[in-house]
Amino acid sequence: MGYSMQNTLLYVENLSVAYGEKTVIKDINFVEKDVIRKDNVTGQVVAVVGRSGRGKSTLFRALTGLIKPTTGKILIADTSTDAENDAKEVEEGDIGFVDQKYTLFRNKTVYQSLMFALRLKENMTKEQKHEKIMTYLSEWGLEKVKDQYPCELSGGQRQRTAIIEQIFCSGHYMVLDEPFSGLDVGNIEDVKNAFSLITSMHEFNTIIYSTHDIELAVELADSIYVIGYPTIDGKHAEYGTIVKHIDMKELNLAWKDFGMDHIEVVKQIKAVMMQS
Ligand SMILES: Nc1ncnc2c1ncn2[C@@H]1O[C@H](COP(=O)(O)OP(=O)(O)OP(=O)(O)O)[C@@H](O)[C@H]1O
Repeated sequence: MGYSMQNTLLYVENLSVAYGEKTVIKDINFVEKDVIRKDNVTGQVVAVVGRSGRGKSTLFRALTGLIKPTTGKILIADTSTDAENDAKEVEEGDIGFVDQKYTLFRNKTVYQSLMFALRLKENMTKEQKHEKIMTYLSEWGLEKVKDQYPCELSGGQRQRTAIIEQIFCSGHYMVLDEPFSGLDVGNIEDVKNAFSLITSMHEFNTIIYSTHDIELAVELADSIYVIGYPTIDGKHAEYGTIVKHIDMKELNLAWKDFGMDHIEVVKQIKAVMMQS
């Protein structure tokens, strides 16, 4: 394949997506590697920011295999084998996707939805599935609503159910489209806790999320991509691409409390966004 996947979790090359004649994103290239943090299990947290309509959701639909790219390829680590270099082209179902509406089955309770998400786990008994669901419900503060239907849940509860569902049915990767929008301060804390629960569970666990809250990108992510319209020959092109990448690990700002240096990065990102 011409690229060594060693320690690579996600490899995106020359990705473009068009709807009909209209190219929405183009020339998207990036690599996310597993960065080992001594004495810590550290999954990766990747934020995608950019002004409205620049193509964040479109990128996510391509990453999760929901739409077929016009050009390019997306590889993820093939964790079904032990070999370090194994990669596979992403297919629908490999990467969990929690969309902006946290879509759930209308006629299933929280418990029933989670049981359904585990339906293909043939190596688990019904009792083991029950145990697993009850553990998650307790860890994620959903025990009390376990027998309620989606219409009886708050936005935050619906979202957490959708996240657990995706953890149950996909592998190590999870894409979340604007997981913080429309949540109150308490629910925002819940999602932050959910992020740390996910990343502390497994070294390969990778969260990719979009947000319009740049502070929440800088606070939580260890890698940040800004999607915007590039300027070519002095003119704005009408497709989204990566206009800036900030590696918070390289800047020595990842996994640290939000401070003055983080505020500086927020300013930089906002300046880039204003121009793209
Ligand atoms: N199914 C579709 N068919 C045609 N055009 C689409 C489709 N989905 C999105 N678009 C267009 O693609 C562009 C990018 O949309 P996308 O939803 O990916 O942007 P975004 O960055 O996620 O925006 P926002 O921050 O507002 O959610 C927009 O111009 C949008 O109108």
